Amino acid sequence: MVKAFGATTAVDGLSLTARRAEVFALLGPNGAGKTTTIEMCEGFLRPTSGEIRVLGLDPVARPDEVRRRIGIMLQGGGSYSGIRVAEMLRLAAAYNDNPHDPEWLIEVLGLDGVRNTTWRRLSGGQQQRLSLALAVIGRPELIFLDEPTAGLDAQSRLAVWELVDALRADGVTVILTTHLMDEAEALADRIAIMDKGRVVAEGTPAELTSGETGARVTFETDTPLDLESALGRIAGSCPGTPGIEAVRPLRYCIPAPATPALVAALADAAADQDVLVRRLDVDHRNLEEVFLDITGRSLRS
Ligand SMILES: Nc1ncnc2c1ncn2[C@@H]1O[C@H](COP(=O)(O)OP(=O)(O)OP(=O)(O)O)[C@@H](O)[C@H]1O
Repeated sequence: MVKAFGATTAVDGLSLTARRAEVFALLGPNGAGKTTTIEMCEGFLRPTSGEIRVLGLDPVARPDEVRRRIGIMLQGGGSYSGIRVAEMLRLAAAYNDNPHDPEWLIEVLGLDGVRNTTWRRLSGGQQQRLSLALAVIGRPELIFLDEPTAGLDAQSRLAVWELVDALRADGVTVILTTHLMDEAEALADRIAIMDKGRVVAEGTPAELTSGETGARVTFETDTPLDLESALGRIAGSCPGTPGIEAVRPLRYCIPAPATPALVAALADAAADQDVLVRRLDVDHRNLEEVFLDITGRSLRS
């Protein structure tokens, strides 16, 4: 599908399929076209060209039928301003034939302390969690979450992750957008990495991060490593080690297959310099590196 706003092409020939009962993440930097994509799927925006089917239905032609079966998390909305949290959830439950228990959602989303607080007095993060609860309460078959954890503190973020896991276990299809690669990696069964309105890579987290660029050892240290002397030390016990690359400050990569001897030599070389190896990954790129490899730019920019 394509979506143009005047001279800006927000979505530029995107093609995606999310399967039933999977958590599908659209990952991309700001302006990649994630929100526009989701809003077209929800029937709020009409594609300039292309075709969308949600649960087999065209969301622009049949918005009411589609919206009855999906959950939408409205940014900063979805509630009445004077109503209390528990009341709002009970009200929303009453509109549905087979709702989730409001008390369960209050508990998983950490809203117990504000159950009697009105919407307008909630913090931004609490409003966001209530919006999520409202999106979920009617047991939709499919739920769209646009940046569900943006602006949340670490604890609330974990609560949202747990809820997404519970939905998946329940057989709900979840489509979420994020620009947080750890979120996509932790939550998603499949990820589409978007840039400039297109999908630049798609697959399971394992497929995307194992990559075809071959074996490598990536590690992080607490202080900078002197690469030349470290390589000399490592090559002493592992001849043929091709080199050590600085990926970014305090993060390095040896583009060679991991062996027990290489890992031991690396730890020794760091210890010689009184440098602590904080993290070490074998044959595993994170999604940031995948994005950087494909686009030459950082996901965070
Ligand atoms: N209504 C609009 N009118 C004009 N341009 C728009 C409109 N909505 C989005 N755009 C543009 O389309 C592009 C994609 O925006 P979109 O919000 O879909 O990206 P995103 O990936 O969701 O980004 P973010 O992570 O910042 O939310 C951006 O360049 C944006 O400025």
